Amino acid sequence: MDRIRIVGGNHLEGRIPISGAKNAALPLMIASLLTDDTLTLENVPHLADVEQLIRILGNHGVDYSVNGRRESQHEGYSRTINFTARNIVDTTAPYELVSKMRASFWVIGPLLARMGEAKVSLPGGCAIGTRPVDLFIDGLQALGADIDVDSGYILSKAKNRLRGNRYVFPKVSVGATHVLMMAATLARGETVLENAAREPEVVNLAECLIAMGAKIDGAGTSTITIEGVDALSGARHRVIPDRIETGTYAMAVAMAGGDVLLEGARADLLQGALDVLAQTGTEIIPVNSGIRVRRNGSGISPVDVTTEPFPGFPTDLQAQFMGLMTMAKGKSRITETIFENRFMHVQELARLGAHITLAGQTAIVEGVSKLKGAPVMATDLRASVSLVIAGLAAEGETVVNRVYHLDRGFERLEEKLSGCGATIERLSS
Ligand SMILES: CC(=O)N[C@H]1[C@@H](OP(=O)(O)OP(=O)(O)OC[C@H]2O[C@@H](n3ccc(=O)[nH]c3=O)[C@H](O)[C@@H]2O)O[C@H](CO)[C@@H](O)[C@@H]1O
Ligand SMILES: C=C(OP(=O)(O)O)C(=O)O
Repeated sequence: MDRIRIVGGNHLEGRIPISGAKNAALPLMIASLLTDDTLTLENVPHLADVEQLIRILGNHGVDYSVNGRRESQHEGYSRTINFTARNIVDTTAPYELVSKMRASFWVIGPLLARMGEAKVSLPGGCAIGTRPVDLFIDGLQALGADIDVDSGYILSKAKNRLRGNRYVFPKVSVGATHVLMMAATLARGETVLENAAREPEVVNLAECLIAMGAKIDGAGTSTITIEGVDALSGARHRVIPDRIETGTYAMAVAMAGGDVLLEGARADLLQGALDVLAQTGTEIIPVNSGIRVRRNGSGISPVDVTTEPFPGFPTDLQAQFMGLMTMAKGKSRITETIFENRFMHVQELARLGAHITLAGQTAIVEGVSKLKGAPVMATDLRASVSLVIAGLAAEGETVVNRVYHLDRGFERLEEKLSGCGATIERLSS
């Protein structure tokens, strides 16, 4: 299994190109199931999760070609991919495929809306909490679906097409908002989703669906209105830059020190997190080509954060921010409100010399003046990258095991960081 070896202590100087967002690309790819025309997506990142979803969509009969050619091992930065679901050959998404990632469960919405049935295994994804699917079931039932749960599968049927309805999410859910919005585009009549997720990835999906002929208002606010149509067509649409990758590299610069241009990054996608970073003493300078991040000399000020749905501080940056706070000049409190088990990085950061105590859903971080490299291992994607960031600032060698987590969500991580002066390499074994 591959590992990442880092020798810490170098400042980061240069440019890092920001890739297309994993969490936007995945629902956009799934939207291709809603039409028999071709959906062309630009700026799709080359990631393990994208490759896995290509396999899942292929099982339903979706054909794809990369930049005009059909190939699965294209070694490039973010790509343009055509997806064509001319014939849906199978409405079952099996356990072997769906158990590997959360987003694959979302095929349930388009399959049910277009084919009137779907049998989808309960999903997998990062082990950061129980991650139930009750909101998907409630919401699809509100649109008239019959749903049974049997042997680990959700069996759903909509005999005479889904029917528009009002649905109030009891809790904000990104995935359930994606699914109900996609399903409602082909339902009969109007659907109103209240307390919907406002994340930029929801807006990116809505814009794509609108380009495909859907009638959607209000995406990006907590009330989304969808007027169902009889059919959707193909479209060409661009995946937004990855705000979590942007925030991660910004925190790496804040921690290691230096001056880096995050090329293609959009500050409006993560203003809450950038404001917090500025409070730590990091300079954040939006420029035409992206965001410049700089920290020279001055120490890191401690800042308390609480994770929240957008536009609050994202849970997907919590682990990285904790990494940064381990070297702050003083004490900070980091409270996780989205997932009940998203502190798996705490014990690994401790191996590098961090002082962190847990009190329920809050981590109290006592900053130390230096970290020391060590072998570490994480059990999820963002936790893994928090260890990479900490390793860049630590003295000596850090080896991060279980790199497959990083490959799910960070395109060419080692290349991007070594291009800015970091000593980082992949060890294949
Ligand atoms: C592929 C993708 O885009 N993943 C992101 C997505 O995950 P995902 O869409 O899975 O996260 P949700 O927004 O649905 O989860 C938010 C909270 O709602 C709960 N919940 C969700 C659905 C449900 O039916 N019942 C229920 O209780 C979850 O357990 C969690 O506590 O949004 C999360 C929150 O920003 C991010 O951390 C993930 O990176
Ligand atoms: C939690 C994440 O992914 P997933 O929802 O696919 O597990 C993530 O992207 O940080």
